[in-house]
Amino acid sequence: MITVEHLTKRYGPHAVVDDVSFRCEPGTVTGFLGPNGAGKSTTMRMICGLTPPTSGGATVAGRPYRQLANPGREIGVLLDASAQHAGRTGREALALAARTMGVDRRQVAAKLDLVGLNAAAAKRRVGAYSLGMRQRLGLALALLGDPRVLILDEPANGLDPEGIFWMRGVLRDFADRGGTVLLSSHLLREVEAVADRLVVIGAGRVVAQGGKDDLLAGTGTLVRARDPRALRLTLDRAGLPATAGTDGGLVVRAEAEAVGQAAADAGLVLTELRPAGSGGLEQLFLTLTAGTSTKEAVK
Ligand SMILES: Nc1ncnc2c1ncn2[C@@H]1O[C@H](COP(=O)(O)OP(=O)(O)OP(=O)(O)O)[C@@H](O)[C@H]1O
Repeated sequence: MITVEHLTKRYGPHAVVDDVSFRCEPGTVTGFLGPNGAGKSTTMRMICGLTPPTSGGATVAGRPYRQLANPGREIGVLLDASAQHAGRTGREALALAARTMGVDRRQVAAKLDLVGLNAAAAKRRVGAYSLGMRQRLGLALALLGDPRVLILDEPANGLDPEGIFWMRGVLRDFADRGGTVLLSSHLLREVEAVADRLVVIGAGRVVAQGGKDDLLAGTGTLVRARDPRALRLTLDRAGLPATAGTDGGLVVRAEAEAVGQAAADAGLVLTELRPAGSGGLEQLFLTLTAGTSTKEAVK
């Protein structure tokens, strides 16, 4: 179980994480989504005690991370696959972590095997690893203490398609055995395939959270008209702001009836009117985070 309550982080006057609250339950994979700079990594770092919050707090298995006596036994963390000591071999990195955590040394070979790093790879220095190999090693380290909770920041980054498919199986299996997973990723199809719940943030604030199926079912209405400009004007005037859909239509956060009525009142001919949820997670993401994308250059 992960509990995040009113977590806030300010750098100067700027709140990069702003009053964020959510829970991740045992037996579930929670997808943590947001545009670049939305505050996902900062939130995860605060949960793991690496960045002190300005206010609010987080617990893992009922306690703040820093109060866990042997954190690696409770929570497996993969925040930056490249943070490993480049001069150690993969096996050495795991052996050292096993000693620190008091884990049986035989687990080193077991976890190397689990993440698909063969004997030759395990003997190579981490500095010579590809990003995908580092991710596999990072996951082996996260799983080494057989924790009940996993926090993973972009774990599929750098993995090949087979690796992404494999990672999905590992995470699903972990959750199905009662584990709790918090997973950030920009690979929306992957998140859609593996997550049970979603937390979406934009500009540091939660813009939506809940069951994946519920969120996908309630993403508003996709509408298309013979005269798209007139449709947008009409929707604006009716107080139904629309965002551009991926397929050229407009997505409106309102019921189909309200959208249809506004169009009818303006005498517009609609060519499509349907729930936007069928556009999948990508459409949901674009709708929810429209206007919150962070442009680093203007900060
Ligand atoms: N130490 C810091 N000092 C100042 N600003 C910071 C610091 N760490 C992060 N930020 C800012 O906080 C914001 C959120 O960053 P964060 O890395 O949490 O976003 P993210 O959602 O993980 O983005 P991405 O998807 O690009 O990884 C960014 O604007 C970033 O520049």
